[in-house]
Amino acid sequence: MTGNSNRNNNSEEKELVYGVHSVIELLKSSTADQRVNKVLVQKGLSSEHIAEAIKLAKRDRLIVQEVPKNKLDDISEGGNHQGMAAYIAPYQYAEMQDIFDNAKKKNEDPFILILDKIEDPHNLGSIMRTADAVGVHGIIVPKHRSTGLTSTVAKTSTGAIEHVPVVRVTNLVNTIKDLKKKNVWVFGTAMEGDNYRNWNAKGAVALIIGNEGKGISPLVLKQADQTLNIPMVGHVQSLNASVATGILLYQAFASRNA
Ligand SMILES: C[S@@+](CC[C@H](N)C(=O)[O-])C[C@H]1O[C@@H](n2cnc3c(N)ncnc32)[C@H](O)[C@@H]1O
Repeated sequence: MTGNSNRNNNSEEKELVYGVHSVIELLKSSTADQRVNKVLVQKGLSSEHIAEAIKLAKRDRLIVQEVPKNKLDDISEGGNHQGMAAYIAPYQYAEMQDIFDNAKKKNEDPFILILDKIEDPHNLGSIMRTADAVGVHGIIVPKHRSTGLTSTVAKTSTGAIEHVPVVRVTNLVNTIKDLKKKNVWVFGTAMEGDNYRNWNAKGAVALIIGNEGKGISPLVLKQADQTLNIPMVGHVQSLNASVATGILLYQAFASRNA
Protein backbone atom coordinates (compact mmCIF):
# COMPACT_ATOMS: atom_id res chain seq x y z
CA MET A 1 0.00 0.00 0.00
CA THR A 2 1.37 3.42 -0.91
CA GLY A 3 -1.07 4.47 1.68
CA ASN A 4 -1.06 7.10 4.28
CA SER A 5 -3.16 7.55 7.29
CA ASN A 6 -3.20 10.16 9.99
CA ARG A 7 -5.31 11.45 12.81
CA ASN A 8 -6.10 14.92 11.59
CA ASN A 9 -6.66 17.81 13.88
CA ASN A 10 -9.85 19.33 12.53
CA SER A 11 -12.84 19.76 14.78
CA GLU A 12 -14.54 16.62 13.49
CA GLU A 13 -11.67 14.56 14.93
CA LYS A 14 -11.95 11.79 12.37
CA GLU A 15 -9.17 9.60 11.15
CA LEU A 16 -8.11 10.22 7.57
CA VAL A 17 -6.77 7.80 4.98
CA TYR A 18 -5.43 9.37 1.78
CA GLY A 19 -3.93 8.23 -1.50
CA VAL A 20 -5.96 6.41 -4.11
CA HIS A 21 -4.40 2.98 -3.49
CA SER A 22 -4.83 3.27 0.28
CA VAL A 23 -8.46 4.23 -0.16
CA ILE A 24 -9.04 1.27 -2.52
CA GLU A 25 -7.44 -1.15 -0.03
CA LEU A 26 -9.58 0.31 2.73
CA LEU A 27 -12.77 -0.03 0.66
CA LYS A 28 -11.89 -3.61 -0.24
CA SER A 29 -11.63 -4.64 3.41
CA SER A 30 -14.59 -6.58 4.77
CA THR A 31 -15.21 -3.97 7.47
CA ALA A 32 -15.24 -0.95 5.13
CA ASP A 33 -19.01 -0.69 5.47
CA GLN A 34 -18.70 -0.29 9.24
CA ARG A 35 -15.64 1.94 9.26
CA VAL A 36 -15.78 4.48 6.43
CA ASN A 37 -17.68 7.69 7.11
CA LYS A 38 -17.12 9.48 3.82
CA VAL A 39 -14.99 9.25 0.65
CA LEU A 40 -13.60 12.49 -0.82
CA VAL A 41 -12.66 12.80 -4.50
CA GLN A 42 -10.91 15.75 -6.15
CA LYS A 43 -13.30 17.70 -8.36
CA GLY A 44 -12.64 17.17 -12.09
CA LEU A 45 -10.10 14.38 -11.62
CA SER A 46 -10.74 10.98 -13.18
CA SER A 47 -8.67 7.83 -13.59
CA GLU A 48 -9.21 4.10 -13.67
CA HIS A 49 -8.25 3.81 -9.99
CA ILE A 50 -10.52 6.65 -8.91
CA ALA A 51 -13.39 5.02 -10.84
CA GLU A 52 -12.65 1.71 -9.08
CA ALA A 53 -12.70 3.38 -5.67
CA ILE A 54 -15.98 5.15 -6.41
CA LYS A 55 -17.52 1.88 -7.57
CA LEU A 56 -16.46 0.15 -4.33
CA ALA A 57 -17.81 3.03 -2.23
CA LYS A 58 -21.14 3.00 -4.06
CA ARG A 59 -21.42 -0.77 -3.62
CA ASP A 60 -21.41 -0.13 0.15
CA ARG A 61 -23.67 2.92 -0.26
CA LEU A 62 -21.04 5.15 1.28
CA ILE A 63 -21.11 8.91 0.91
CA VAL A 64 -18.83 10.08 -1.94
CA GLN A 65 -18.19 13.83 -2.01
CA GLU A 66 -16.39 15.87 -4.68
CA VAL A 67 -14.09 18.50 -3.15
CA PRO A 68 -11.61 21.03 -4.54
CA LYS A 69 -7.92 20.02 -4.61
CA ASN A 70 -6.99 22.55 -1.90
CA LYS A 71 -9.37 20.87 0.56
CA LEU A 72 -7.51 17.56 0.05
CA ASP A 73 -4.14 19.37 0.29
CA ASP A 74 -5.32 20.88 3.55
CA ILE A 75 -6.65 17.79 5.28
CA SER A 76 -3.76 15.58 4.18
CA GLU A 77 -1.41 18.30 5.45
CA GLY A 78 0.50 18.42 2.17
CA GLY A 79 0.64 14.61 1.78
CA ASN A 80 0.45 12.87 -1.60
CA HIS A 81 -3.33 12.37 -1.67
CA GLN A 82 -3.54 11.62 -5.43
CA GLY A 83 -7.00 13.18 -5.51
CA MET A 84 -8.60 10.87 -3.01
CA ALA A 85 -9.13 10.48 0.74
CA ALA A 86 -11.54 8.79 3.14
CA TYR A 87 -12.62 9.66 6.65
CA ILE A 88 -12.88 6.65 8.87
CA ALA A 89 -14.58 6.37 12.22
CA PRO A 90 -12.19 6.02 15.15
CA TYR A 91 -14.66 3.47 16.54
CA GLN A 92 -16.04 0.54 14.64
CA TYR A 93 -19.73 -0.07 14.05
CA ALA A 94 -21.36 -3.35 15.04
CA GLU A 95 -23.62 -5.77 13.16
CA MET A 96 -27.35 -6.10 13.89
CA GLN A 97 -26.82 -9.63 15.19
CA ASP A 98 -24.48 -8.23 17.88
CA ILE A 99 -27.46 -6.49 19.51
CA PHE A 100 -29.47 -9.70 19.70
CA ASP A 101 -26.42 -11.68 20.88
CA ASN A 102 -25.81 -9.05 23.56
CA ALA A 103 -29.38 -9.48 24.87
CA LYS A 104 -29.16 -13.27 24.71
CA LYS A 105 -25.87 -13.30 26.61
CA LYS A 106 -27.59 -11.42 29.46
CA ASN A 107 -30.67 -13.61 29.18
CA GLU A 108 -32.83 -10.51 28.55
CA ASP A 109 -35.37 -9.43 25.95
CA PRO A 110 -33.80 -7.05 23.41
CA PHE A 111 -33.83 -3.41 24.52
CA ILE A 112 -32.92 -1.26 21.50
CA LEU A 113 -32.55 2.43 20.84
CA ILE A 114 -33.07 3.84 17.33
CA LEU A 115 -31.72 7.34 16.67
CA ASP A 116 -33.29 8.92 13.60
CA LYS A 117 -30.47 11.26 12.45
CA ILE A 118 -28.96 12.62 15.66
CA GLU A 119 -26.48 15.22 14.34
CA ASP A 120 -24.82 16.60 17.46
CA PRO A 121 -21.91 14.40 18.68
CA HIS A 122 -22.43 15.65 22.25
CA ASN A 123 -26.03 14.43 22.14
CA LEU A 124 -24.99 11.04 20.79
CA GLY A 125 -22.25 10.65 23.42
CA SER A 126 -24.55 11.59 26.23
CA ILE A 127 -27.32 9.29 24.90
CA MET A 128 -24.79 6.43 24.82
CA ARG A 129 -23.88 7.15 28.44
CA THR A 130 -27.52 6.81 29.54
CA ALA A 131 -28.08 3.81 27.24
CA ASP A 132 -25.20 2.01 28.94
CA ALA A 133 -26.55 2.92 32.39
CA VAL A 134 -29.96 1.31 31.75
CA GLY A 135 -28.67 -1.75 29.89
CA VAL A 136 -29.65 -0.94 26.30
CA HIS A 137 -28.32 -3.80 24.15
CA GLY A 138 -27.54 -1.67 21.12
CA ILE A 139 -28.21 1.51 19.19
CA ILE A 140 -29.28 1.72 15.54
CA VAL A 141 -28.46 4.81 13.45
CA PRO A 142 -28.98 5.60 9.77
CA LYS A 143 -25.86 5.82 7.62
CA HIS A 144 -26.74 9.24 6.23
CA ARG A 145 -27.18 12.55 8.03
CA SER A 146 -26.15 11.26 11.48
CA THR A 147 -23.05 12.11 13.43
CA GLY A 148 -20.40 9.41 13.15
CA LEU A 149 -18.65 7.77 16.10
CA THR A 150 -16.15 10.58 16.47
CA SER A 151 -13.72 11.24 19.30
CA THR A 152 -16.14 13.87 20.64
CA VAL A 153 -18.85 11.20 20.87
CA ALA A 154 -16.40 8.88 22.64
CA LYS A 155 -15.36 11.57 25.10
CA THR A 156 -18.95 12.58 25.91
CA SER A 157 -19.96 8.95 26.32
CA THR A 158 -17.35 8.62 29.11
CA GLY A 159 -16.47 5.10 28.01
CA ALA A 160 -19.97 3.87 27.14
CA ILE A 161 -18.91 3.73 23.48
CA GLU A 162 -16.83 0.66 24.36
CA HIS A 163 -19.88 -1.18 25.72
CA VAL A 164 -22.93 -0.18 23.67
CA PRO A 165 -22.80 -1.53 20.10
CA VAL A 166 -23.85 0.96 17.42
CA VAL A 167 -25.21 -0.46 14.16
CA ARG A 168 -25.34 1.69 11.03
CA VAL A 169 -28.12 0.95 8.52
CA THR A 170 -28.98 2.25 5.05
CA ASN A 171 -32.74 2.36 5.46
CA LEU A 172 -34.35 2.81 8.88
CA VAL A 173 -37.86 1.99 7.66
CA ASN A 174 -36.75 -1.42 6.35
CA THR A 175 -34.74 -2.05 9.51
CA ILE A 176 -37.79 -1.34 11.68
CA LYS A 177 -39.89 -3.67 9.52
CA ASP A 178 -37.27 -6.40 10.09
CA LEU A 179 -37.27 -5.75 13.85
CA LYS A 180 -41.05 -6.09 13.91
CA LYS A 181 -40.77 -9.44 12.13
CA LYS A 182 -38.53 -10.47 15.04
CA ASN A 183 -41.36 -9.52 17.44
CA VAL A 184 -39.74 -6.30 18.65
CA TRP A 185 -42.35 -3.69 19.70
CA VAL A 186 -41.41 -0.32 18.30
CA PHE A 187 -42.14 2.92 20.17
CA GLY A 188 -41.95 6.34 18.54
CA THR A 189 -41.74 9.65 20.38
CA ALA A 190 -43.40 12.95 19.47
CA MET A 191 -44.97 16.10 20.81
CA GLU A 192 -48.30 14.26 20.83
CA GLY A 193 -48.86 10.71 21.94
CA ASP A 194 -49.48 8.52 24.98
CA ASN A 195 -48.06 9.63 28.32
CA TYR A 196 -44.64 7.96 28.69
CA ARG A 197 -45.36 7.19 32.36
CA ASN A 198 -47.80 4.49 31.22
CA TRP A 199 -45.23 2.86 28.93
CA ASN A 200 -45.01 -0.86 29.54
CA ALA A 201 -41.55 -1.59 28.17
CA LYS A 202 -41.40 -5.26 29.10
CA GLY A 203 -40.44 -7.71 26.35
CA ALA A 204 -38.47 -6.97 23.21
CA VAL A 205 -38.68 -3.21 22.60
CA ALA A 206 -37.13 -0.49 20.47
CA LEU A 207 -37.45 3.24 21.24
CA ILE A 208 -37.07 5.80 18.44
CA ILE A 209 -35.66 9.27 19.14
CA GLY A 210 -35.75 11.95 16.47
CA ASN A 211 -33.45 14.55 15.00
CA GLU A 212 -32.70 17.68 17.04
CA GLY A 213 -34.60 19.94 14.63
CA LYS A 214 -37.00 17.84 12.62
CA GLY A 215 -37.90 15.08 15.07
CA ILE A 216 -38.64 11.60 13.72
CA SER A 217 -39.23 11.52 9.97
CA PRO A 218 -42.89 10.78 9.10
CA LEU A 219 -42.12 7.50 7.29
CA VAL A 220 -40.18 6.20 10.28
CA LEU A 221 -42.80 7.34 12.80
CA LYS A 222 -45.49 5.56 10.75
CA GLN A 223 -43.76 2.26 11.55
CA ALA A 224 -44.12 2.74 15.33
CA ASP A 225 -46.58 0.49 17.19
CA GLN A 226 -47.21 3.30 19.69
CA THR A 227 -46.13 6.92 20.08
CA LEU A 228 -45.00 8.22 23.45
CA ASN A 229 -45.01 11.79 24.74
CA ILE A 230 -43.38 13.47 27.73
CA PRO A 231 -45.88 16.11 28.88
CA MET A 232 -44.59 19.69 28.96
CA VAL A 233 -46.33 22.68 30.54
CA GLY A 234 -43.74 25.43 29.96
CA HIS A 235 -43.01 27.71 27.05
CA VAL A 236 -40.55 25.73 24.92
CA GLN A 237 -41.85 23.24 22.39
CA SER A 238 -39.66 20.22 23.02
CA LEU A 239 -36.92 18.79 25.19
CA ASN A 240 -33.32 18.31 24.10
CA ALA A 241 -33.04 14.91 22.38
CA SER A 242 -30.59 13.53 24.92
CA VAL A 243 -32.65 14.76 27.89
CA ALA A 244 -35.82 13.21 26.41
CA THR A 245 -33.94 9.96 25.81
CA GLY A 246 -32.82 9.90 29.44
CA ILE A 247 -36.36 10.35 30.76
CA LEU A 248 -37.78 7.72 28.41
CA LEU A 249 -35.02 5.17 28.97
CA TYR A 250 -35.45 5.42 32.75
CA GLN A 251 -39.19 4.83 32.40
CA ALA A 252 -38.36 1.74 30.33
CA PHE A 253 -35.76 0.65 32.90
CA ALA A 254 -38.26 1.00 35.76
CA SER A 255 -40.97 -0.83 33.82
CA ARG A 256 -38.67 -3.65 32.69
CA ASN A 257 -37.36 -4.18 36.21
CA ALA A 258 -40.64 -3.77 38.10
C1 LIG B 1 -35.64 18.48 19.96
S1 LIG B 1 -36.76 17.20 19.71
C2 LIG B 1 -37.36 17.51 18.09
C3 LIG B 1 -38.46 18.48 18.05
C4 LIG B 1 -39.14 18.53 16.70
N1 LIG B 1 -39.36 19.89 16.36
C5 LIG B 1 -40.45 17.76 16.73
O1 LIG B 1 -41.50 18.39 16.64
O2 LIG B 1 -40.44 16.53 16.84
C6 LIG B 1 -35.77 15.79 19.40
C7 LIG B 1 -36.36 14.50 19.82
O3 LIG B 1 -36.42 14.39 21.25
C8 LIG B 1 -37.55 13.65 21.65
N2 LIG B 1 -38.43 14.53 22.44
C9 LIG B 1 -38.17 15.81 22.78
N3 LIG B 1 -39.18 16.29 23.54
C10 LIG B 1 -40.08 15.30 23.67
C11 LIG B 1 -41.34 15.17 24.33
N4 LIG B 1 -41.87 16.16 25.04
N5 LIG B 1 -42.01 13.99 24.23
C12 LIG B 1 -41.48 12.96 23.53
N6 LIG B 1 -40.30 13.02 22.89
C13 LIG B 1 -39.61 14.16 22.96
C14 LIG B 1 -38.20 13.16 20.36
O4 LIG B 1 -37.66 11.92 20.03
C15 LIG B 1 -37.77 14.23 19.37
O5 LIG B 1 -37.82 13.74 18.04
